[in-house]
Amino acid sequence: MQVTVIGGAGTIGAATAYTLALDRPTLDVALCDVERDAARGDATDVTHARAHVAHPVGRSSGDRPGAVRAVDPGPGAIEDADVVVVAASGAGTQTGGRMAAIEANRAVVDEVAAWFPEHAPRPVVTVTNPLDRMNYRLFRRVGWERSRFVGYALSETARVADELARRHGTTAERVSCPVVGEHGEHIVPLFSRASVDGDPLDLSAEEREAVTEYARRIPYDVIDWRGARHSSRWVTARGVAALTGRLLDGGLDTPVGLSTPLDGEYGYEGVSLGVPVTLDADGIDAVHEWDLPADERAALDAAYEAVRATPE
Ligand SMILES: NC(=O)c1ccc[n+]([C@@H]2O[C@H](COP(=O)([O-])OP(=O)(O)OC[C@H]3O[C@@H](n4cnc5c(N)ncnc54)[C@H](O)[C@@H]3O)[C@@H](O)[C@H]2O)c1
Ligand SMILES: O=C(O)C[C@H](O)C(=O)O
Repeated sequence: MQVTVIGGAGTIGAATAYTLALDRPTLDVALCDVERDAARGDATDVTHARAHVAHPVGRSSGDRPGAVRAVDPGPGAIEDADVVVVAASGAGTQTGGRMAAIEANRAVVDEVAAWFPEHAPRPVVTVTNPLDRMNYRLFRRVGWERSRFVGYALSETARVADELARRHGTTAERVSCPVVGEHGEHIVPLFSRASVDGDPLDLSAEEREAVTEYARRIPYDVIDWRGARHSSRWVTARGVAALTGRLLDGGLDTPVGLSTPLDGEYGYEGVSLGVPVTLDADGIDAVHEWDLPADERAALDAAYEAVRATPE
């Protein structure tokens, strides 16, 4: 199987390729980037990372390793891909928020969309910001059924879980709190469904707001601390690689918050927005219309209105 990462020499693209290559030793990984030498450099470096199986210190699966290679931008980059990850960005990391990248990334998405073959749909994981708009734009430009377009928004679920775990003296894997809405200012953690080990978490309004504000702010703190050239590569690469792996393995039956083009679900249409979805090998299997309490429904409506104002 092959995954093509468009923007493969970028912060997110290269870290995603590295994570996928080590997670799945037999997977072919193609790095496509307009910075062709940089893609070649990363592909070679990741190939060498896999070659640690050659000595006793490294782990060996015994399986025949897949290839990690750079591929030129254009239709050939994705013709053999089972899943395509789109992490290309013309604007680089933005300190001015995700919407600041919209103009530059519209042009990137339009260029990339032209490479997708009309009659050979496959799952696409969009990462490029502003995420909901770029996932919707890609869907509209490519023309495949909407269920193929899976907008990656799970870093916020991880951040909310980490912060809840810290506050409640536990670990993130024991916490569950789905996050939907916009990948941006209008994120909507569904605290009404928050739990630890399956037991409901009772959170005050102040704590809910503090955790939401943490998830809004922390990616930009990370960028400030590390330097504007480096976005949230580790949380994003881990999440994108895990999501891509689920698609390669045939899907996921438990709903998670991902952005997908909507056509009437929750009463919304004409946008891609984070909603609870399950996955199959083709992309989005189903959008789950949960009965939300009034405050969470109002927050989701506000996210919809914000995205609808500039849908792509
Ligand atoms: N959805 C999320 O959770 C999430 C998280 C982090 C970053 N992001 C977004 O992901 C995108 C990538 O972030 P980054 O930090 O890796 O940026 P980056 O600038 O490091 O990398 C972008 C890469 O895309 C390449 N590129 C530009 N145009 C291209 C084209 N037409 N074809 C192929 N490659 C092209 C660039 O050469 C560069 O290597 C940004 O839009 C960023 O905001 C999203
Ligand atoms: O790259 C950014 O602007 C932040 C990114 O969307 C993130 O959630 O880490």
